[in-house]
Amino acid sequence: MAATSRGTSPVPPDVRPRLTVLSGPSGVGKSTVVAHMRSVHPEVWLSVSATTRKPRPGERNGVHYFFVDDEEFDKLIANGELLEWAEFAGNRYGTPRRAVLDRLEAGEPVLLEIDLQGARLVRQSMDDARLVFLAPPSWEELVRRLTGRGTEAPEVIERRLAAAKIELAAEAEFDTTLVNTSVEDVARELLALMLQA
Ligand SMILES: Nc1ncnc2c1ncn2[C@@H]1O[C@H](COP(=O)(O)OP(=O)(O)OP(=O)(O)O)[C@@H](O)[C@H]1O
Ligand SMILES: Nc1nc2c(ncn2[C@@H]2O[C@H](COP(=O)(O)O)[C@@H](O)[C@H]2O)c(=O)[nH]1
Repeated sequence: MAATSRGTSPVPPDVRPRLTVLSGPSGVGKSTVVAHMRSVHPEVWLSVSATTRKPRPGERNGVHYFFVDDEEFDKLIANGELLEWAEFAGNRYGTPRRAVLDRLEAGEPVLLEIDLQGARLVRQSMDDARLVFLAPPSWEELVRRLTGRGTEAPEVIERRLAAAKIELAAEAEFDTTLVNTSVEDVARELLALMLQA
């Protein structure tokens, strides 16, 4: 699998970069926050996941996800190529292992944007990972964002909202919570967390 962009590291010389996991309910704004952070700091490396989900309009293979079919996903699992994987709302998603380990070995901070199940698996296998929970300002606002995005059918929105209830109940498992009221503020706070020792 191809790597994504690299550039000048934002990491001060005395900081040991580590893995940061960003999780939170579907529609809370994880991708929006990360996209904003990377528009200001394009050098921040984000893992590109593999998924069996079909691309949404505008999503590009190798950029937003590696879009694979069930058979290819099975092979990634069987070959041990995934650091973690999970089934979420009817599709499978997984983090390619090699690219993440290469970046960490190179001393670069690494960001994963994954669901609760994946965050738990990362916690088990990488005990110095920092787990960040992105929370909505309210349940009503979460529903508004997920529905307003207009990318999912009503029954898929229902599945994602059911998962959201479970994810919100797990907030205490995370090291830090950021409330996504302002994309700019949260992106700044997330970058600061990524660069903390
Ligand atoms: N702070 C915010 N204020 C208002 N709207 C927001 C904010 N952050 C994100 N949004 C909007 O909420 C919607 C969902 O955002 P986004 O797709 O980034 O969520 P996500 O957490 O990545 O979802 P998923 O887990 O389903 O991929 C988008 O339409 C986005 O523009
Ligand atoms: N466990 C994993 N979860 C992942 C991964 N990549 C994305 N995700 C999460 O899946 C849901 C749905 O994403 P969507 O793009 O279909 O809206 C969301 O919570 C993502 O964070 C992964 O590699 N592993």
